[in-house]
Amino acid sequence: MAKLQVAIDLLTTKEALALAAKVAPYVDIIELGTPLIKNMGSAVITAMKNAHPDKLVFADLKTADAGELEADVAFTAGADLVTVMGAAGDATIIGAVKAAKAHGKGVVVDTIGYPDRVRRAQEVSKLGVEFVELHAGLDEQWTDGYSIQVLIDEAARVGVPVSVAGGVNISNVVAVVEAGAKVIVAGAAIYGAEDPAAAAKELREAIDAV
Ligand SMILES: O=C([C@H](O)CO)[C@H](O)[C@H](O)COP(=O)(O)O
Repeated sequence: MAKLQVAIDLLTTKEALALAAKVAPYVDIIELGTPLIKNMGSAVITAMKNAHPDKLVFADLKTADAGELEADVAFTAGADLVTVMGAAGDATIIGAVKAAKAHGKGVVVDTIGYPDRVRRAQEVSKLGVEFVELHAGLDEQWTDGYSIQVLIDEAARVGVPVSVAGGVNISNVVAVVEAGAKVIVAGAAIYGAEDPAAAAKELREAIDAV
């Protein structure tokens, strides 16, 4: 069954903990967004893991260099999963995987901005990563003509374990699951909703019904 990951793109630990408390019953993975980690530092990772020891805490570091060092910082703080950029060199990904193995944790490669996400996903999946994120970031989503259909099509043909992130919501989540994504990432559809718990519950139920 596909997992649901809430992406928390809020800016303070207080807001992030408040949101996580509302949606935790419906999600498997709690993602601390890159802007949140940049604003609050690794302390937000520790605070979230302490509050939700039963959830996977995903630190969206988007590491581009010093893979082992950055991953080690996040794992030591309590992260279960960290991201490394697909655009980074293989050595950076391999370094992060080394840190993950030392901590018994995992690495996710984020393909944001990469011209051929499918090819890079297939390449890096041989490096010991947990899964690859087929990702259209917020800026790409706000570009004229963007459609999540491109990620859905990629997920259907990639042939390696992937998550999909880039505007997942209740109207497209079933298509994302049916395309074969193992992890469904939803940010604005949850934290931007009037009732985040209800939005997360609705996504969870839609995923489980596929
Ligand atoms: O990773 C993300 C982005 O780079 C900002 O940190 C988002 O969390 C990811 O795109 C999911 O968010 P939504 O697209 O709003 O669902």
